[in-house]
Amino acid sequence: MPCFSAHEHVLATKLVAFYPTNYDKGIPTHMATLMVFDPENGSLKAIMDGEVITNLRTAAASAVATKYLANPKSQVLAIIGAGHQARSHHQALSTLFNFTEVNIYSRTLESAEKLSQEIGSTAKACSSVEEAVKRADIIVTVTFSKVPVLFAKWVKPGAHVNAVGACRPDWQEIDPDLMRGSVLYVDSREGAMKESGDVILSKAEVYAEVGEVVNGTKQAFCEKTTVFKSLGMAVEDAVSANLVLDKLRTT
Ligand SMILES: NC(=O)C1=CN([C@@H]2O[C@H](COP(=O)(O)OP(=O)(O)OC[C@H]3O[C@@H](n4cnc5c(N)ncnc54)[C@H](OP(=O)(O)O)[C@@H]3O)[C@@H](O)[C@H]2O)C=CC1
Ligand SMILES: O=C([O-])C1=[NH+]CCC1
Repeated sequence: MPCFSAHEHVLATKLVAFYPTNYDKGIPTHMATLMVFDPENGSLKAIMDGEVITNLRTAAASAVATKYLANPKSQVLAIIGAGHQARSHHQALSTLFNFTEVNIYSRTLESAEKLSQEIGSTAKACSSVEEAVKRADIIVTVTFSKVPVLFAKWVKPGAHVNAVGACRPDWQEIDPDLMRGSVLYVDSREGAMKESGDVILSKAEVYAEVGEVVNGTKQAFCEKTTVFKSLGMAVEDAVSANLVLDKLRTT
């Protein structure tokens, strides 16, 4: 994932690959390395762990979407999936909302219980997606499922969904009825139309990129049911890498 941003004065690229079988070996399913170059002369400035940055910047992008698109009084969070992104999303969203309830569902109850214990007394491991999401104001789907796991009939009207998994054109995490019945936001329209099975297969109409909401050219319909379909963008990695280098310089 290469990126040059003249505005941020950064040139970087991330090599990222998905190894689903790593899961059973207890090592990350996403292997990523970030390389940062001097934009003036192309010389290598740094090689960084891309996994930590991927976890944090993906959750940060969802947090920005959630800040604009969720009910500001949201109290109940549901997380579907209990891996790396589940943890970083809980961390990022907790900086914006005081959750009184965090409901977690995962493929195995064991993973959901482990995350629930890490979070503490507000968290609960659930035995179905329906149980986890039915009271939720904000829902995060962070699984590697290839078929829908979250269905419209379980989602409270007005809830906000961050749909983070299913990053291939033939994979889905979200029920097509929910995709079509919500106001749909994406990180990149171009990326969503090429890479998101949730968007392509449901034929749901993209209303806006989150950036268009942030810059005020498109509306944030936070009283309606909203879906933010995230695929990840190279600029998120490049800007994050720059933040890491800035921090290094000043410490
Ligand atoms: N949009 C973006 O920018 C990015 C998206 N991603 C995507 O986010 C997703 C999560 O990534 P990450 O957290 O690193 O992955 P992990 O491998 O760390 O965790 C995945 C979790 O999903 C759970 N899971 C798998 N299938 C199901 C299912 N059918 N129902 C419920 N839970 C399920 C697993 O369950 P269990 O532990 O119970 O077995 C596991 O806890 C992936 O699809 C990944 O490609 C990743 C990086 C960036
Ligand atoms: O942006 C990213 O790094 C990824 N998106 C989907 C899997 C990894």
